[in-house]
Amino acid sequence: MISAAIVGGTGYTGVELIRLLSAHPEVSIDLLTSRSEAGTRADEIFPSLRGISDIVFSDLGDETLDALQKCDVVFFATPHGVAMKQAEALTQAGVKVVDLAADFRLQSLIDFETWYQQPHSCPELLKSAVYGLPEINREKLADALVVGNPGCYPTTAILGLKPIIELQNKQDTRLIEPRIVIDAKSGVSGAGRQASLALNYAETTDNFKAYGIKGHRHLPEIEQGIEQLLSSQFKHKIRFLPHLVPMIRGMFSTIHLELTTEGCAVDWQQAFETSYAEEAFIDVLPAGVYPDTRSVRASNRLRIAVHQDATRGELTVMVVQDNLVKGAAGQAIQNMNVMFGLDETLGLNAAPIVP
Ligand SMILES: NC(=O)C1=CN([C@@H]2O[C@H](COP(=O)(O)OP(=O)(O)OC[C@H]3O[C@@H](n4cnc5c(N)ncnc54)[C@H](OP(=O)(O)O)[C@@H]3O)[C@@H](O)[C@H]2O)C=CC1
Ligand SMILES: CC(=O)N[C@@H](CCC(=O)OP(=O)(O)O)C(=O)O
Repeated sequence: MISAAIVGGTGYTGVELIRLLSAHPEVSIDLLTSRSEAGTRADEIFPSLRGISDIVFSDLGDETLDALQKCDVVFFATPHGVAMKQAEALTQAGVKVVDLAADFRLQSLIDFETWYQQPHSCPELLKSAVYGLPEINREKLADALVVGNPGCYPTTAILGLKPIIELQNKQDTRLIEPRIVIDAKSGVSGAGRQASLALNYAETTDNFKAYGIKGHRHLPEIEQGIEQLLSSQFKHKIRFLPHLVPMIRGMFSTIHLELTTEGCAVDWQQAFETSYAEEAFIDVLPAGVYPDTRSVRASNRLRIAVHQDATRGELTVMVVQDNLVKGAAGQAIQNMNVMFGLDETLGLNAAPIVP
């Protein structure tokens, strides 16, 4: 069995990790940390775990690191800036690290320090960290010691654009005009479990708003995904605009693209189906079928629809995922499966929940 620890088990991605890892046949959760709930059983805070897990939250203070070093893998389900303080000592002890926050996502230190407003405490380790998107980085993940699990919006944006950027590279021709508009919507759980005025019930229910209008920290991550991860030969100008919608889980990203003359000649439905034919978690919907967030709720699946209007030269890509699963905890486990040479789908095969 793989011995796993979760740092930050009282948050939404933390409890999602407990739920999913408890059903994983090759993993035992041996350590679960929380500073605020140390000594409490997890199923007292989350009755959903009754009969599933009897683990107790620990805050071992100065001894936490020693305890984490005894595990095979540590998941950090904590705010940005926590994992990077312990990752070096963990990897030196041979422990693998999957950070659900952004400490190991951006390769550019300037981008990290600008968008996350803190210095990076282990820039050397950052250089060897792998961006945790298995559908693109599977080979590198197999040898990774530290994985930066992607942000939820970038997962939808990068996977929604992958077939286009790859085909463009292959044909060595611009198939889309440089401007890409990503209009994305997230459920409120995307903002975490911490109480705040902006996230209280009366503010978020029966309401719908844009935010991050002047710039959001996921923009450089999406740009990095297109330029470095997908090695785009062509430059693009990305406009990314997130919205908060009155639902708990779920994310819907609509990507608006303008096709060049060469791009109009491509059968994009076919191109997407071919690109993702072998991917267990990516479902390209049949032509004329459009996704909804309910179709992926509580599952690690990401569903994509493609709408091509040759007369207008438009291509619209619609991507849905559960922000807490494929957008966070599920993807983290998918990464762990690859890092440990397991079947990538292990523990992640549950069907979505309807309604
Ligand atoms: N929610 C989502 O959809 C997604 C979230 N993420 C990222 O995953 C990470 C976790 O998110 P989420 O679960 O929503 O966050 P929450 O705010 O819900 O939970 C944060 C957790 O971290 C712990 N924590 C807070 N500060 C520290 C600290 N300084 N040291 C150790 N533990 C700490 C908290 O527990 P305690 O205070 O008890 O110690 C809590 O368990 C974040 O970085 C987030 O950006 C990524 C993708 C999607
Ligand atoms: C609805 C909502 O507030 N969402 C979060 C994104 C959550 C996430 O994936 O991002 P990080 O891990 O980069 O924080 C936000 O926009 O800040």
